Amino acid sequence: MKTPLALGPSPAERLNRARADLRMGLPVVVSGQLAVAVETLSVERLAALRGLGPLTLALTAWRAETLKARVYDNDLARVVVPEEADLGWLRALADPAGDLMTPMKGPLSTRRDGEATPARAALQLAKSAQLLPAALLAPLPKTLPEGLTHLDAEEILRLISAETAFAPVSAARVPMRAAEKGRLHIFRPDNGSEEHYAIEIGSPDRAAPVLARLHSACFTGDVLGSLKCDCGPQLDAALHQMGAEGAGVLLYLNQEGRGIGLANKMRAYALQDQGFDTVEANHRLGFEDDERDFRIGAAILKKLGFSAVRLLTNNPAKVRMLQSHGITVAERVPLKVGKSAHNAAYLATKAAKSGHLL
Ligand SMILES: Nc1nc2c(ncn2[C@@H]2O[C@H](COP(=O)(O)OP(=O)(O)OP(=O)(O)O)[C@@H](O)[C@H]2O)c(=O)[nH]1
Ligand SMILES: [Zn+2]
Repeated sequence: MKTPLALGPSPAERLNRARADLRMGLPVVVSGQLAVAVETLSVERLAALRGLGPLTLALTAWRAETLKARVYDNDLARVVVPEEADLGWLRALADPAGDLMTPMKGPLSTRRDGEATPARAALQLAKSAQLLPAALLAPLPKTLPEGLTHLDAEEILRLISAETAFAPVSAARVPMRAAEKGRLHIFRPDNGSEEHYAIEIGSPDRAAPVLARLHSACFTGDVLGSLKCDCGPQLDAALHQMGAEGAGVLLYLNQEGRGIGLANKMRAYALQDQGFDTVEANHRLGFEDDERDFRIGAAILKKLGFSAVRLLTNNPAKVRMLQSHGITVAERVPLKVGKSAHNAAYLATKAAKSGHLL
């Protein structure tokens, strides 16, 4: 018997809707609680949530550490929201921009009773929507408004950590200054998240290790020519080297700001202007220093028919990740270009804290 066509949204489709809901400031139902992202919460919605009962603010352990809030749930803290707390109070806890101006936000009391899983799922959802990792949780009203997205907390965690499958969408010839024989391929994920690109140069032999680069999007470096990082010159040099050798593949992965998105990266830059380094800035925002999903590169290389690479990188984590996901790294080819007075400290921090090879 044939299974009837499922017209309703699958869990993965509901997860993707939930991301859009949070970005609009709409609550989602997570395992019997309402969850909203603090970043997009309005005064009106907060007032409506207040009437429902006690509110809990979920923050990551990194953010909690800066705020000196006790962490009882390993990777996160559930802060009790006082009766009199307004939107300004919530925002100040979510966003480190004003930490140095107004350092005392506490004392904060955190919960150790009850279940942390819905809070953890709400935080992962906010991160995957590229919002600040801060979520407000409230009890469900007696009558739920129609149209809210419902998800199970365990399901959110499972889906977000699951490996994404990609399908080729379209491809065409794009001659470039660096390499005339270029072809751009677009890959679309099966779960409604970001598309990623592959630039194939020449006709690389699938049976031999291909000269390859996994480049993470950097609007400031790639497009604006920002001197704060080395991304623009790395992109250019990689394409030129592939052009000169006559073959190669560059994956352009839309994981801006090491996966935190451009808005959060600019928050991190603002913190760097206050004196924090690139890793500290991510932590103060509540993120890991690197939030990229390194499995994506391996999946797309395989789709293109490659199983072995000569990888242009200074980042040993990229080499390890490809190896552990079925791609042989026959050689690591260093890519040292674009050092400037503006990015010397940034590159030194990556070497000291993230294991990059100078
Ligand atoms: N969060 C954050 N992201 C940054 C900052 N500076 C650059 N980035 C991002 O860092 C990423 C750099 O990517 P890549 O150059 O591919 O990777 P890498 O880990 O430096 O490794 P290799 O360049 O291969 O040696 C891009 O997504 C940039 O947008 C920063 O200060 N904070
Ligand atoms: Zn950059």
